[in-house]
Amino acid sequence: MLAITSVTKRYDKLTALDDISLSIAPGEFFGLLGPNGAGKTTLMSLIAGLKRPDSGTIAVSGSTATAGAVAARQNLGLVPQSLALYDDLSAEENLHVFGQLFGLDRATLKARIDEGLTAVGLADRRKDRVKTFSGGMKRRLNIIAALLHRPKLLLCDEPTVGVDPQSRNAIFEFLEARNAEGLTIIYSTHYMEEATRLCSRIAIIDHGKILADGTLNHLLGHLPSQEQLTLPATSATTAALPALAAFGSVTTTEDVHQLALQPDAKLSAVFTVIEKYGVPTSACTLSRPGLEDVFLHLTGKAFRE
Ligand SMILES: Nc1ncnc2c1ncn2[C@@H]1O[C@H](COP(=O)(O)OP(=O)(O)OP(=O)(O)O)[C@@H](O)[C@H]1O
Repeated sequence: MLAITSVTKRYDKLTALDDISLSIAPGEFFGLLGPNGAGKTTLMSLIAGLKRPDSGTIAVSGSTATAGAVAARQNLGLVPQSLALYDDLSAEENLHVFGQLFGLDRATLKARIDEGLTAVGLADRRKDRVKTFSGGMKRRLNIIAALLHRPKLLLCDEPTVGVDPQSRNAIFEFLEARNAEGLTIIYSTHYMEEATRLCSRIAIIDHGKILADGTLNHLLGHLPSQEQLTLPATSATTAALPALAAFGSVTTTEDVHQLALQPDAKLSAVFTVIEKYGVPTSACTLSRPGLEDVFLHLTGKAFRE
C-alpha cells in the first residue's frame, strides 16, 4: 500500500526527516507517534505529495507520490493538521466543493455527503455555516471531506488536537469502522493513549528518525521489565537507589526515578527497602509499562505532550 524508502527532508540546515524507511500494508491502522517537532507533519506532507523529499522515494499503491502524481493522490485522502474548510459555507456546501474537486458526479456526491454526515453525527447540522461549528465538528467534517473520493489510504495528521471529548470519541469510532471495512489509515499523534487504543502498528518518531516500529506488544518488548515502580526524585529516594538497583534497572529524569523491576523481583522486599529509607509508600506508583516507558527507554528522555 505504501513504501517509504530512505527518505530525507531538510529545511535549510534542519534535517526534519533523516533516512526514513517504512512499509505499510493494506488494512493497517498505522500510528505515527512522536512529540512536537518530531517530523510527523513533514512525513504526512511527503506521503500526500505536497512536498518533495530531498532524497529517497515514496510509493502509494505502486505510484510515486511526488507533487502532481495524480494516480498516487487519487488513492489517498488527507486530513491536514490545519483545518481546510470554508467558514462561510454550510457543511453540505463545503463537501460539494471538495467532492467536485475530485470530479464526482452529482448523484454519487449527494449520496456520499448524506452517508458521511450521518456517519459522523452531523446530518442535522448540514445546512449550518461551518463558522458556527466547534473545533471537533469541523474536524469531523474535514475527515469526511477527505474520504468523499473513496481513497484506499487515509492520512490523519493529529486529528484530535483542539477537539472536545465527545467529538474525539466520534472520530475514533468513525475511523475504527472505516478501518474494519478495509481502509488503510496512517494516524499521527502525540497522544500515547490514542496510539495505544487505535493502532495495529505504531512507529515512534523523534528528531526525524523512526526509533522503533511494531505492534504495541512488540514495542513493549523493548523494555527490560514488565512492571515498574515510579518514585519522586527526593533526597530519601535518591539515597535508596543503590539498594533498589538490586531489584531492577533505574532510570532517572528531572523529577522521578523509575525502577524497571526484574521479573523475579519480590515486591515485599522492594517495599521493605523503600520504608527503610523513610520514603512513604503512598508516594510510589506501581504500573505496567506503556508507550511512555518505551519512549523513555529508547531516547533517555520523557515524552512531553
Ligand atoms: N516549512 C518549514 N520550514 C522550516 N522548518 C520547518 C518547516 N516545517 C517544519 N519545520 C521544522 O521541522 C521539524 C519537524 O516539523 P513537523 O511539523 O514535521 O513536526 P511534527 O512532528 O508534525 O510536530 P507538531 O506536532 O508540532 O506539528 C520541526 O523542527 C519544525 O520546526
